[in-house]
Amino acid sequence: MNTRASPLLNRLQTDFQLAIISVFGACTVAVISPFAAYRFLSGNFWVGVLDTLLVLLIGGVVVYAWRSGNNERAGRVLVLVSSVGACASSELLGVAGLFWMSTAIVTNFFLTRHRLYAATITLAAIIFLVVDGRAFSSVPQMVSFTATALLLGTLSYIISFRYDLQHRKLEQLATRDPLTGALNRRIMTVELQRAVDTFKRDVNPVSLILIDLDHFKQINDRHGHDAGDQVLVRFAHLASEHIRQVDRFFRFGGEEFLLLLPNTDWHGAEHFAEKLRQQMEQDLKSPGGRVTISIGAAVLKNGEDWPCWLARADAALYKAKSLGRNRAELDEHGAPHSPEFIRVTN
Ligand SMILES: Nc1nc2c(ncn2[C@@H]2O[C@H](COP(=O)(O)OP(=O)(O)OP(=O)(O)O)[C@@H](O)[C@H]2O)c(=O)[nH]1
Repeated sequence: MNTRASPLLNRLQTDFQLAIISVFGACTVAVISPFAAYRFLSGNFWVGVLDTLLVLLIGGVVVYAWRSGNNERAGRVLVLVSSVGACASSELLGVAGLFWMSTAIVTNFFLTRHRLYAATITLAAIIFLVVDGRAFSSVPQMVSFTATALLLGTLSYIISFRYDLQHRKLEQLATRDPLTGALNRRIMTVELQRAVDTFKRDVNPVSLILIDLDHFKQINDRHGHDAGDQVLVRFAHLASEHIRQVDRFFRFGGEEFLLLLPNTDWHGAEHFAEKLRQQMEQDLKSPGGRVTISIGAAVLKNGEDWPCWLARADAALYKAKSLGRNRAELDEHGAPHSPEFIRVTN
């Protein structure tokens, strides 16, 4: 297996917007580049310059999306670039340039999730061409263009809206645990890998918190499986209320859950784990009384892969269980007395 290619393919398969941006970039660069060469060779200097600029800009934005992960910003810039590019080529080439506008109208609604933004830019481009009028050789031609462009824009809007709706539903089904609504284990492995990759780039601390409900089997045995399910649902609800928007909450399996906390160091993880433990002790109940949780936490180390990171959180959880449950244990790495911490603070 090609180990260098698989992370790229993995990202393309799991990141829908990045895939659209990449396909758009690859296709437009492949199609416009020969045109740029042809324009220069046939003496059409300014159109050649415009095509070259478009190729460079589109290529640059695709690279930016891959490097930064900010697909939405990249998508919006591409909407702007392709709309302005289509207007400019219509001005320079007349009717022949107008054909590029159709491509821009359709792709605008798929490159960004903000359909209102796409609609505004598209409409502004159409209005500009009509008011300016230089691209058209007759009034009937201008009227036909306006009608077909508005029709194409409206249809693209509706199709992208329906597509987005279906995509969200499928994403929900594929990534969520149906009982608790927490993210499932399949997406967990993808996000842990992504967290490790991000850490290699920006080195902001990132923590894992592994949570296990104590004596959960007894709840099932004494009060039935449905009562056990209700406790899991309540736990997930309480935990979700206490996490930040950037945190990710997964059902690891059975009565075990995992929290991925970006920008969280050892102190942050310790504080959060203890707060969560206390809150569950106070608010989580089964028909038989209070339900407590045990927690194991670990901060990601330099050069570590996610299975090792998870194994350290698991070992800390095991320690919390063996020390009597209803407690939070943190792995040593990043702790105030650990060698790394002393090195950083000295
Ligand atoms: N109701 C319900 N029970 C589940 C679900 N998934 C796993 N379980 C049960 O969770 C129980 C887990 O039991 P154990 O692994 O022995 O753990 P425990 O009783 O919590 O004991 P400690 O973890 O050592 O405190 C098992 O009885 C599983 O059948 C679920 O979705 N719903």
